[in-house]
Amino acid sequence: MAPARTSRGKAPKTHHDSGRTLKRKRGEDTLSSLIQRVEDLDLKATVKNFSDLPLSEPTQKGLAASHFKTLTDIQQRAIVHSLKGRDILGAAKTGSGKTLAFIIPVLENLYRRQTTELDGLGALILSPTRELAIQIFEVLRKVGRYHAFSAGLVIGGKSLREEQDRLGRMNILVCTPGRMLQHLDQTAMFETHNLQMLVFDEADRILDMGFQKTVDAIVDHLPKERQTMLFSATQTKKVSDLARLSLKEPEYIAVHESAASATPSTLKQHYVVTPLASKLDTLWSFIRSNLKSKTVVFMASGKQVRFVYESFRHLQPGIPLMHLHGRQKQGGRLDITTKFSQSQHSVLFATDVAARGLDFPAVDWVIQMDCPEDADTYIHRVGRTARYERVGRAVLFLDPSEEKGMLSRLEQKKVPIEKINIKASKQSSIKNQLQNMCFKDPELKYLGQKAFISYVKSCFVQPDKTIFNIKELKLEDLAGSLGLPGAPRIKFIKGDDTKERKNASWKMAHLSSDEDSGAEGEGKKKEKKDENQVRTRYDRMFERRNQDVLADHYHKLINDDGTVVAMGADNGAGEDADEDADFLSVKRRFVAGDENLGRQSDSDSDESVEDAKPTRMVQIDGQEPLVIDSKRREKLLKSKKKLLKFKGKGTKLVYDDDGVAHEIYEMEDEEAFKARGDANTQRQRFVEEETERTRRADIDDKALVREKKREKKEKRKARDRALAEEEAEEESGIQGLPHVPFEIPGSDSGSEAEEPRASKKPRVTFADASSDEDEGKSKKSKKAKKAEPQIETLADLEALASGLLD
Ligand SMILES: Nc1ncnc2c1ncn2[C@@H]1O[C@H](COP(=O)(O)OP(=O)(O)OP(=O)(O)O)[C@@H](O)[C@H]1O
Repeated sequence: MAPARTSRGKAPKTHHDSGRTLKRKRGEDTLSSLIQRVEDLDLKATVKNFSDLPLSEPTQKGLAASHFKTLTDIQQRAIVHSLKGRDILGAAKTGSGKTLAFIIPVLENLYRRQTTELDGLGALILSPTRELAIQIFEVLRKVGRYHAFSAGLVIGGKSLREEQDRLGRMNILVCTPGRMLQHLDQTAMFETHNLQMLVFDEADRILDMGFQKTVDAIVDHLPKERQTMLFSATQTKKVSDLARLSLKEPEYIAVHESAASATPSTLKQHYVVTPLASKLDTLWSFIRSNLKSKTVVFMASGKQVRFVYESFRHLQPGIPLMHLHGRQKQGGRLDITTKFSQSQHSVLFATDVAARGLDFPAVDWVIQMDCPEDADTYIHRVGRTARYERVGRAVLFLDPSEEKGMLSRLEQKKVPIEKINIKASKQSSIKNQLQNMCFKDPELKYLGQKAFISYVKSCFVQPDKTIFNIKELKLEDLAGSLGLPGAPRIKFIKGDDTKERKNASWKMAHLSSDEDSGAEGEGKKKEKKDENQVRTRYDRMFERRNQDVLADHYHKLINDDGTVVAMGADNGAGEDADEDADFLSVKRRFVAGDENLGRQSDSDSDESVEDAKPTRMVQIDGQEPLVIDSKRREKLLKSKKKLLKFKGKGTKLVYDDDGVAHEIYEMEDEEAFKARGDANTQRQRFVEEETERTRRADIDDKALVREKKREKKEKRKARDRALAEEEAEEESGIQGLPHVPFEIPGSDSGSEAEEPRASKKPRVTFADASSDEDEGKSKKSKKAKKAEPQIETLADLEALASGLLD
């Protein structure tokens, strides 16, 4: 029954209402005491348990429900500073709990500022890879499940529009830099003026060359007054980097700087010297003798990952194989990371997309089949094992030419590594099997060629030439070990023999006209020089350049990464195109009345004159005459729709004040044009002026939209405040009680939490369906739990991210 109205038209105070006021008052007291406790926090204090930190109740509950009790070293050192709002540069070994070291302060600082959905973005967490962003988001969901913030994951892979609609109402975003910048540039409703915290996970990677421009542009969009935190296992200290981010007197927390090693003490690290040509054999032998392990194998490129995965799958080692690289679709990548995380015994072949931050549980071995580009990458790769006090082992494969350079780099970075040898009895060769497979399966051979090229390319572009010396690598042997009949030719390797090689193909063409021109690089040349060598039909097959069956795959590979890689077979593709040109001979049309053409046809080929059918021409609206020389063209005349194609487009005219029609662009007087200066300068000036005009218009548009949005928000807030004040006035006669814009979960007194938010939509918190600890505590949380979907795929996760608001 609705309560009766008082003479002032307001509902009388009920017992229930005063309960709510009391609850709100308690909430305020708790908040101010929390703020006070943070202020009083001693920066030098060593806090052991989370329960001893001045953290809000929702965070404490989230931590307890996720079974986090004691702080790790980096958490002890970083959290106290960051709670007090200081900028942080945090470096700690892999697997030492850096994620929580920034997630807790993010939640707490927004909580103490009473951030609500209406405040928009409060914290931005940047991650270099999508996988890592997803993982961070998962931790945020787990620990923040009792908070009332809205949080989202922005990593691309779905339509910008869909994301745009929800972005404006997110308090915390976990994102990859590229996608974030796209939104900052293009989403007018997305405001950042309230941003309080900016976090970089794997900071050194985000700040390096690859992301530099994107990060600078993102930072330009953000308010200067904010808290910035950088975390990584290998941290940048470059003053220039810190200046770019406008860090203010950051607290540098390097947990492992004083330690004897930069890697976890529970990690055993070894290296084996194995020539390039034996790497695959060594890897195969390793996998065969560790069937009851969980292993990550790092390679230099996605193409190698694909080749090794496909070929090893054919060979059936007796353990599940998976592969992960940047070219896979987002959904597929997430499936693989989930599958690998859940598996007990398996091997994951991966590129460096998996090197940083990923927290796969219980990995026994990390194998680096290809030498990492530097010691930092080495540290991140091996960090996928021996995480959070667990043991783990790592093996690095080095070519003899890489040994000296790499070992000295590792020593400089305090990485303890020991040499081991492979037992001869355990080593087996798969070279013949690979050769057979490549022979039978041209697609695999093609993948092998691509893998070869991408590997050599990756060595070629490495800046550290003390480790990567391409001239020292035995490329012919490497090709053989992949099952290839010869080393694909790589144009970018410019050596002394470039001229010779160029001439060689010419010479060969003159020497042997019977052979096809499918020599696959050096290997072929050698063979051809050796006239006496017996050559089998297989040899010939491998030498053939134009294997049709490859064409399909070739196109897939080209589309796959958008680049055409120089190699023998590529030349073949080029030749295919030429051959195609012969197939597609153009039938010349003999048009009645076109004497020139007729004469030409006469002289060129008699056949074409004989073959010519009677033709006629149709003129359509001043267009080129349409030649009707076949039944199909005859038919075309009957279809107005089809004829439209030949009609051309209409011309737009503008009328001046005197009613005279003009074309939109009319040629001006040449003299006047010249008088204004050089054409190039004029063009440049025009482009600059237009760019500037568009830029200004864009800024104005965005500012206008933002202003409108802000006004709307302010109105909503004011309405809210008035409502709260009215309520308070009714209840206690005290005017102007401060509005508490968030739920304080766990504040006792009764089952019904206050609903202070302006939004009509119910706020869904981070509540986690998997948590059963609090079952039965409150009806509300039960409802939230019921509504929560099962998280299995990225789509589920993203649906949930949007669900936080809907
Ligand atoms: N206080 C803690 N108590 C127990 N486990 C923890 C604690 N903090 C973190 N962990 C666990 O330790 C593991 C590693 O944590 P996290 O992924 O944050 O490491 P990291 O330092 O970020 O590693 P990387 O440098 O590889 O990114 C995770 O499984 C996490 O759940």
